[in-house]
This record gives sequence, C-alpha cells and structure tokens, in this order.
Amino acid sequence: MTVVRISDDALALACGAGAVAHAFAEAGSEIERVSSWGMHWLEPLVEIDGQGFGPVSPADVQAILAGHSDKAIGPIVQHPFIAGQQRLTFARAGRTRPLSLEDYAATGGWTALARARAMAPADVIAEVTGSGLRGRGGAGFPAGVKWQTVLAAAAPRKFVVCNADEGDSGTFADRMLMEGDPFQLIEGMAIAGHAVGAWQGFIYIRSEYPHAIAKLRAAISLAASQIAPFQIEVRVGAGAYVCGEETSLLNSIEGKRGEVRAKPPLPAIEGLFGCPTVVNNVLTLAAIPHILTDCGSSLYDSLGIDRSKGTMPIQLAGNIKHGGLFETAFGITLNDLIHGIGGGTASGRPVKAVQVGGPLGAYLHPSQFDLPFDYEAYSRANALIGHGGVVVFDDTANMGALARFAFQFCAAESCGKCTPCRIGSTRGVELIDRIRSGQHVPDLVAALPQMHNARNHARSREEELALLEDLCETMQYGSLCALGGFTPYPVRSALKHWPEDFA
Ligand SMILES: NC(=O)c1ccc[n+]([C@@H]2O[C@H](COP(=O)([O-])OP(=O)(O)OC[C@H]3O[C@@H](n4cnc5c(N)ncnc54)[C@H](O)[C@@H]3O)[C@@H](O)[C@H]2O)c1
Ligand SMILES: Cc1cc2nc3c(=O)[nH]c(=O)nc-3n(C[C@H](O)[C@H](O)[C@H](O)COP(=O)(O)O)c2cc1C
Ligand code: SF4
Repeated sequence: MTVVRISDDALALACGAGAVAHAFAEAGSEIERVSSWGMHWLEPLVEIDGQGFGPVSPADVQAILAGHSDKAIGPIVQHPFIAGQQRLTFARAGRTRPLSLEDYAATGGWTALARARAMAPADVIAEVTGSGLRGRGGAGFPAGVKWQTVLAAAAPRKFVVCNADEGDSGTFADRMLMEGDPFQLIEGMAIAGHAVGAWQGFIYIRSEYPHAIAKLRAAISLAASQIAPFQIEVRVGAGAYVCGEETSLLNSIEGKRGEVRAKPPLPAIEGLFGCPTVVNNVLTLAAIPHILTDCGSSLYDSLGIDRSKGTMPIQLAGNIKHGGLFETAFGITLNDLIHGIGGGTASGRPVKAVQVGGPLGAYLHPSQFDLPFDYEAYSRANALIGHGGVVVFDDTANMGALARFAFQFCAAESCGKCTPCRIGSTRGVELIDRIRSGQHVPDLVAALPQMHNARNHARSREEELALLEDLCETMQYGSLCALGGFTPYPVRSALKHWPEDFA
C-alpha cells in the first residue's frame, strides 16, 4: 500500500489538506500526518517514498499515484521554502501542540519571562533596544524606545495592547502565530508588562479569525498562573480596517466609534483610557521571548542588514506557485522570494508586479526585484515593507484598475475624520476613471472668467494627470493617519511603472 505523508499544520488544514488526505485515502493509500515540516504553505504538501509534491489539490491525486504528476518538488525538507528559512518567531509553530503547556515548557517556554522578572525593568528594555527589534505592524518603530517612553511616563495604571487586527491583504502571519504558538505571544506580553509596569493586557483581534480567538482564549486561561499577576483579555473587532490603526483600535476597545485620534499625544503617553500604553503587533511581542533568552539579544542584532535587524516572517501570496510563510533574516530580495522560493507565478505567466506592505504598499516593478528587504531601502524606493505581505500579480493584471482600487479601498475604509482621505479617495476614483476612459470633464475653475464658454475648457489628459498628482500630494501630507496618507503609494507606483495601463 502507498504511504502518503501529508502536512498537518493549521495553515495546511485550512487550505484543504483534509480534502487531499481524503482523496488519497479513497484511492487506497495509507495516510501519515506530518507536523515536523512546520507551518509553511498555503496549499498542502505530500511526500511519497521521499519524493515531495506541492501544491497539491484533490485533482492531482491520480496523476501523483500514477507517477506522471508535474507537481514533484524533490525531498520536502530540502526544498528552499523549508530548508531556506531562519525560524525564530515561528520556531515552534506547527511542530508543538499549540495548547500544550508541557510542549511549551519543554521547548524553552517561560524561561524568558522568569529571566526578565529577575531583572530591573530598565535592563529588560535595554536588551530589547539592543536587539534592534522594530515594530512588525508596519511602521518599524524601535520597540525598546516605545517601551522606554511608557516606563518613563508616571501613571497609576498602564496597559499593554497587542494589535492582532491584521487587516493587510495577503498577510496571515499573526493568525499563524496565534493559532500555532499562542503561549509565545502571551509570554511576550507578560514581559512587556513587567518592563513598563503594566498589569493588564488586551489582545485586539479581528472577528474573521475564529480559530485564533478560540486558541487565544484557551491559552490565556491555561497560562493564567504562569503570567500572574499579569492578566490578558481578548477583545474582538468588528471588521473595520481602520481599527488596526492604533488610536482607532484604542477607541474601539473603549467602546467608542473606531475613529482615529490625532497624535500627539502618543498612546505611549496617553493611550487606553488615557493611560500610558504599549501598542505592539503580534509579531513584535512574539519575538520578545527569543530576544530575552540568554544571548538572544545579540543573536537577533547579528541577523539582518543595516537598521533592519533580526528575522521577518514574510508572507507570499497572490499569484504564486508556492505561497505561504517564509521567515528569514532581513536582506532577502524579491527575486529570491518569488522565483527562488515561491517558484514563480501559479499561472505560469510572467510576473508583472508585486505589492509589498498591504493595500497601502507600492507596486514594485520587476526591475526593482533586487531591492533588499530592508525598511530604509524600501523607503528610499518609495515603497513599504509594512507587515511583510508580498502579493504577486502576473501580466494579465491591469495596474490602472489596481490604482483605482487603492482609492476605492480607501473610500470604503476611511473613518471619515479628515477631508483629504474622506473626499480625496472618492475624487481619486472618479479621476482615474476619467483618465482611463479619456472622457475629461469641463474644468470650471480654469474656465471661470469665461463661464459661458466652459465646454471649451475640458481638461486634457496631462491636466488630469497633474490633478492626480496634486490629489496624491494633498492626501499624503494632509491626512491624519496612514490610511489616507499612504494611499498614494500604490497609485503613484502603478502610474510610474505602467503608464500604458492608464490609457
Ligand atoms: N499590519 C497591518 O495589517 C497594517 C495595516 C495597515 C497599515 N499598516 C502599517 O501601519 C503603518 C503606519 O502605522 P502608524 O500610523 O501607527 O505609524 P507611526 O509611525 O505613527 O507609529 C508607529 C508606532 O510607533 C509609535 N511611536 C512613534 N513615535 C514614538 C515616540 N517618539 N515614542 C514612542 N512611540 C512612538 C506609535 O505610537 C506607533 O505605535 C504603515 O507603515 C503600514 O505599513 C499595517
Ligand atoms: C489604517 C491602518 C491600519 C493598521 N492596521 C494594523 C494592523 O492590523 N496590525 C498592526 O499591528 N498594525 C496596524 N497598523 C499600525 C498601528 O497603527 C501601529 O503602528 C502598530 O500596531 C504598532 O505596533 P508595532 O510597533 O509593533 O508595529 C495600522 C495602521 C494604519 C494607519
Ligand atoms: S486619513 Fe482617513 S482613516 Fe485616517 S483619520 Fe483621516 S479620514 Fe480617518
């Protein structure tokens, strides 16, 4: 009987590993579930007699068993997607039982918290600062500096808030961490609490993650005595992208409308219920236990390039053959990620564009694919690393339509507090429609002195494009938060590299 080994992690199961296993069993194979490959792929992997296949769907089963499948990828553990990773944050995920305190302790769990609690808060923060850890939510602000601000703020109550809203398109690392290794996040939050003098934490998580919510609730109750007197509560969002923005998120936890607050004051000074608050992303907090174990801080600092230190859990998605989570030190290029690791597009067509950093990130052109994954290098190229989402498009994508979508997304998700975003996004959709259709409206302002003759002053394409740049500038500099402020990134990059798609 053929023995089929199949990936058994939560991600693979969510992506249909169960259906693939069922199809092999129906075909008379014996199934062996494997967790040692860890959580990686967006589609299931199988291995038969040491030969790996992926991505596999139930439709591939007969060809694989008959020995003429084109999905063969060699031995799985040697595939670059698995062999090429440097896993710190995801060292356990997929390999241990997520809700087993025994597994967690046996793999070094709670040692960082014990060590941190034996240290003075300022020393803990010095180690976090020394590691070079920057916020993994997207802005890359140094975690240690944020914690120091909260520690220094004199107040009777302080909070630690974990941002698990994970709204960016093509991202799923927060979910995988919460489902695959929830104790690590809990330990990171308890360490943050000790470091800044907070005894209460909140995890704000999107309602679209029911499995992660259930895992977190169970894990918090199991770990209560380990982290006491620190306490954590889970709060579930209601599906607004803007509630991932930290001040909107704080309003939402407080039971208010999810609307952005002006900064300053920063949450680190005046955050939840007006108290000094650490707001950090799931991955930032989950990296802390590794950094706080012996030598972790210097090891972390030695990984990566320039000011981008440590590892980044990069999420490969969209039109890519092997999508999934790839944790590696900063510095890797898109060429390596997309072609070397991801195997090119799933469609087999050429890659046209890659959006890095979610819906507010720039579209990168293949000529930019040797850019190192590094906050500053991306910033110099007018692009974002964001939360590490990499979404691939093949040559059938229309970049004019995607630029329109950027404005449309902003219009749908805007909290409405400031004019450049609330009005600019809607006007942006109309403007792109006019540019793409070639139907330009009369420019009434330009025509004011001769109102009777306004129809003779329809804007030319060049004037519409100038207006688009004007709108982008207004949104970039005039918006209160990055939702309106960063929408110009996808728009400008699409126009710059693919002007033909705006014809
Ligand atoms: N993860 C996602 O799903 C997602 C979705 C949308 C946007 N984003 C990212 O959000 C980013 C923008 O976020 P932002 O508007 O919060 O960025 P920001 O630059 O205003 O702040 C980043 C963090 O640093 C803190 N901070 C800044 N200066 C500080 C100081 N002097 N002392 C202490 N703390 C300080 C802020 O309070 C915040 O927590 C974008 O880069 C984008 O990539 C992420
Ligand atoms: C519109 C918008 C949405 C955001 N969504 C998220 C999110 O889902 N998760 C996240 O961690 N940060 C998100 N951020 C960034 C947060 O405001 C904040 O910078 C982050 O939580 C700080 O944590 P970090 O320093 O660990 O990255 C968003 C920002 C904006 C402007
Ligand atoms: S930029 Fe948009 S989302 Fe941000 S505060 Fe202004 S209206 Fe709200």
